[in-house]
Amino acid sequence: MEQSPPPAKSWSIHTRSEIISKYEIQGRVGSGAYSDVYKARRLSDNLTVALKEIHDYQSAYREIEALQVLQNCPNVVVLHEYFWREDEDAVLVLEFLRTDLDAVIKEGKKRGDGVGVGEVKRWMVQILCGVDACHRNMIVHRDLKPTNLLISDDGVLKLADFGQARILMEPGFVAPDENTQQYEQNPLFQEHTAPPAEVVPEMDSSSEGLRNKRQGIVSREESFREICEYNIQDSLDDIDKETSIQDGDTSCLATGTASDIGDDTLKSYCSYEVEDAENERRGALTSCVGTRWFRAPELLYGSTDYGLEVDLWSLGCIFAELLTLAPLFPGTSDIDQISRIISVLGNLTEEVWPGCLKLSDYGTISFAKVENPTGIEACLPNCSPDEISLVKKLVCYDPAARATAMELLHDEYFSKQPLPVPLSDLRVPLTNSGQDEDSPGGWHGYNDMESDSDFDDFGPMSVHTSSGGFSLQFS
Ligand SMILES: Nc1ncnc2c1ncn2[C@@H]1O[C@H](COP(=O)(O)OP(=O)(O)OP(=O)(O)O)[C@@H](O)[C@H]1O
Repeated sequence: MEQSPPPAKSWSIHTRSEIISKYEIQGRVGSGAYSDVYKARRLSDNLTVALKEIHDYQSAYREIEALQVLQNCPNVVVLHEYFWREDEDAVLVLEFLRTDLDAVIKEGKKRGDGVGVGEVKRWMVQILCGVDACHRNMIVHRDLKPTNLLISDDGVLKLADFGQARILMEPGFVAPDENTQQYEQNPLFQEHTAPPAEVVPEMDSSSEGLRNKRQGIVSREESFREICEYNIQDSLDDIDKETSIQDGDTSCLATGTASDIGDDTLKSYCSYEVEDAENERRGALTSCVGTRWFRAPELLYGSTDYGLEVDLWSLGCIFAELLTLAPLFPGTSDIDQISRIISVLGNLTEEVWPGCLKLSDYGTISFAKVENPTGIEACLPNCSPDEISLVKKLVCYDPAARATAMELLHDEYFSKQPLPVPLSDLRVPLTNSGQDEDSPGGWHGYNDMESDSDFDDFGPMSVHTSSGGFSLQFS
């Protein structure tokens, strides 16, 4: 029997009556791999909001799920409501945040005087509070980077873009941590633990797709329960394969089998949803997440049973960038990414990371021995021993050895002079890191330097075939 074509998707927020009856859309402010983001005015009270139109089911599902759990965290972007209709893109109504940490770094560089130590500490404390909230709820963000750390006009930094987030346990689970109370009472952190007025959730979403075409206002709890109960299998069938990421931004290491060698061997790409869907069915995770420069070694080596620690590696890269105003590991391909890490930390061996031999791509790629790794110190010139020590606690091979966000919040670095400055002393850039309506998609420096192949611009290599697959040797 001939199959009827799938229903056409709207792709345009401007045609959605349920949205334009409540919001005046003022223009596009950004776009990402899966989304377009618009600035809008809520007609009922003139509040400026961001409308994030997400073109990918799974990404929307994850973002809504994670943001609902984290709704009361002052360092996570506020989700006011969302619109979910079958065969339409999801639209999230988020608090509008004009700038981000990438702009802070760029502006510090442009001014020439960098970012002051007290400012660096205040930004870091806010990031750590946001990440700690995620991790206490067993949410792994999986795409932490400066452009996903948005900043309000009054200097409050908020984690955003939860499209790749996963909840690793039951939602609502809060890790018992006796330190929590202590940290919430610590005057050092109090400035940003008081929820801003806007945090009051207003979850009047019309979530039609999730409620079988019934329309109406649903409570937070109800909508969350429904979104959790929605059959993931059905959802995966709905995924629009057209939107699979195939750019270098999320490209993964080629996991080799001998048959790959013939045609497209060295053209590494990853159909994110397909791999992810498969992994989800098996209860495993995909290694194809995050932006390469911030991606943890376990992901680069193809792990599918990683944990919250992948965010901690990203944090270390972000902190290093905040301190030096330059990316720590700006890899041009996944192989180049690993190569840069190895040149700093040395080769990946059982000695530095017991269990690394089990990583699925460990035997696939081998590197010549690096006799004299430079060490993190070399990447952090002009940084204090405390700053170097902080980065080292995060940027280390063994995920189990990385310090948690909570541990870092108690690091003496933050209680030493100069103390974190108050929010009002932070220099908040007037713009975001470059994107506007006229240059959609153009402000992610990270996306610009990607290549189709993981092996472009890379030195000599040799391919060895065996019955089990192939391995690549780089020199
Ligand atoms: N709440 C917000 N307020 C203002 N601008 C926002 C907001 N959320 C997102 N943006 C803008 O839209 C851009 C794209 O948003 P976002 O990163 O969330 O989308 P994405 O499709 O998940 O992106 P990526 O490709 O980085 O994963 C951001 O870089 C930012 O410029």
